[in-house]
Amino acid sequence: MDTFLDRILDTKSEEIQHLYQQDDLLTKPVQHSTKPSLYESFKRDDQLSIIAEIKRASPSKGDINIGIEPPEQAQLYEDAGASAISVLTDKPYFKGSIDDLVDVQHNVNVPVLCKDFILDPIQLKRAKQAGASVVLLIAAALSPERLNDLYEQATALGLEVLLEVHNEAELDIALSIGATIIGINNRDLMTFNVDLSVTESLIDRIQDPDKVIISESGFRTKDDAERVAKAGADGILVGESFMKTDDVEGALSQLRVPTTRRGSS
Ligand SMILES: O=C(O)c1ccccc1NCC(=O)[C@H](O)[C@H](O)COP(=O)(O)O
Repeated sequence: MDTFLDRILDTKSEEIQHLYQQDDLLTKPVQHSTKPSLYESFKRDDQLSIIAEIKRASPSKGDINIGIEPPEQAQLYEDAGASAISVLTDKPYFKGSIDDLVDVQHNVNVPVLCKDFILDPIQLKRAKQAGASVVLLIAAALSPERLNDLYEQATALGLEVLLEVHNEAELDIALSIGATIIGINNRDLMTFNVDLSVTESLIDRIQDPDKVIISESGFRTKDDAERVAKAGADGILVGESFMKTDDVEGALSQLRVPTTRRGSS
């Protein structure tokens, strides 16, 4: 039986065909990003770095905050201390758009992540042209060969890659590719179940202290943040709880807990 992720990926394949019909995507030169490196800024931080997400809606929750103005929300995030902004650019399932990313990256100075289901190099080019400095690659959505190929093409375009995993097999692939920024998604993309223990159990397999590890999904409270910081995460990615609050600064600052360097006791 098809999972929801399979449905999303089918829709993406159709979208990719349309992208190949856009002349400007194929011919326009890519822009040089002026944003700082996500890897460097997360490594320097001794508190949990936060990627704050623009997320209007989602497959698991339906509408979350439909009326949001992405550039204003991103500015609020940056002012509150977010170290990077994630923009969901998928339209059918998350009600986002690539124009949201264009607007956001004009308004902030921190790295901007293009959060989409990237299956093809043309999506990397579109993200770069829109002004993204980081792209998401999801191990569950790609064969290991395709993942490696897209990883290399993204890097060649000057994009940083957040390589997302959810289980040991995917993590081993990410490590064999040499990914430097690894996202551990606490949300199972097949069932939508969210469990922070996914981060706690996978992080022990990452021995290299030079990796940046980002725990994704399901963060609401200071206790949640402390749990993954204690496990050794460098950062967290937060969407829904920031999109629903009237107090972005309070919600964000309570999650900026001290990190625990991996390898120290
Ligand atoms: O959020 C979903 O329902 C979802 C469903 C299928 C694929 C991906 C999905 N979310 C993408 C994300 O990874 C989250 O937007 C991100 O980690 C933030 O999560 P949260 O703080 O729980 O909104």
